[in-house]
Amino acid sequence: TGSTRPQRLLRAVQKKATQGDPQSVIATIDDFCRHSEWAMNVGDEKGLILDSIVSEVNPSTALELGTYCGYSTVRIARLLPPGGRCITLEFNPAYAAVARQVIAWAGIQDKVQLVEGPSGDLIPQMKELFGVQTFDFVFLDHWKDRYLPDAKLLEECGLLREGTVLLADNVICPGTPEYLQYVRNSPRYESRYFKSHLEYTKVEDGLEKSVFLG
Ligand SMILES: O=C(NCCCOCn1ccc2cnccc21)c1cc(-c2ccc(F)cc2)cc(O)c1O
Ligand SMILES: [Mg+2]
Repeated sequence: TGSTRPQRLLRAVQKKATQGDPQSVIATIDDFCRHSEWAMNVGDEKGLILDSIVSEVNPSTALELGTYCGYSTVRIARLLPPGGRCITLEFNPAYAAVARQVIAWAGIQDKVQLVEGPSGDLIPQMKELFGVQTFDFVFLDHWKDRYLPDAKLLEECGLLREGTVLLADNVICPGTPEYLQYVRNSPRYESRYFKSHLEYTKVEDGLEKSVFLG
């Protein structure tokens, strides 16, 4: 019964990162994934694009679909304005357990609500469970075939407002063709592609930023 990759990533954070310092947690994970074991964090290159868009939106309420080890949760939450919060959904309890400890090590747990379960069940409960009216920012980074149904579900549940920004990871690799086709052709979105690379590799990937027009 050895350790898992997320557990080894957490061990590296607790050994090398400064407690309460989100930037050192981010740097430690990037170093671990680049030099020890690849892992499916959004990474440093796409992370800078994520940072710039989160800073531009300056969200009071952010939603992340796909926590994994909490790397992008920390990137988002460290940039939130005072009183801002990030709700992050994770399907895999083992990933969620690691993410809670990574988020706590970074010292930004007060800005984050990590919820375990499938997005299809949890999104319709956002208003009643968390008192959410609408989201200012949504980061899609979960099952790639759930991006489109969940974007539509967010619309149907009235969780998007005029100007809400959806940012989708992995639109090239592994790829989300149906989602891309939808946001790029729907009159209800203004969409733009940010070319980059799959985390810690030279393989092409990118982020799609889509503004909901109401
Ligand atoms: O698969 C990926 N992410 C998703 C994880 C499961 O998410 C499941 N999940 C998380 C909340 C949640 C809520 N409801 C349902 C499912 C829900 C993912 C994969 C790769 C990748 C690229 C190339 C490869 F050769 C191998 C892997 C890269 C990425 O950046 C990714 O994000
Ligand atoms: Mg991803």
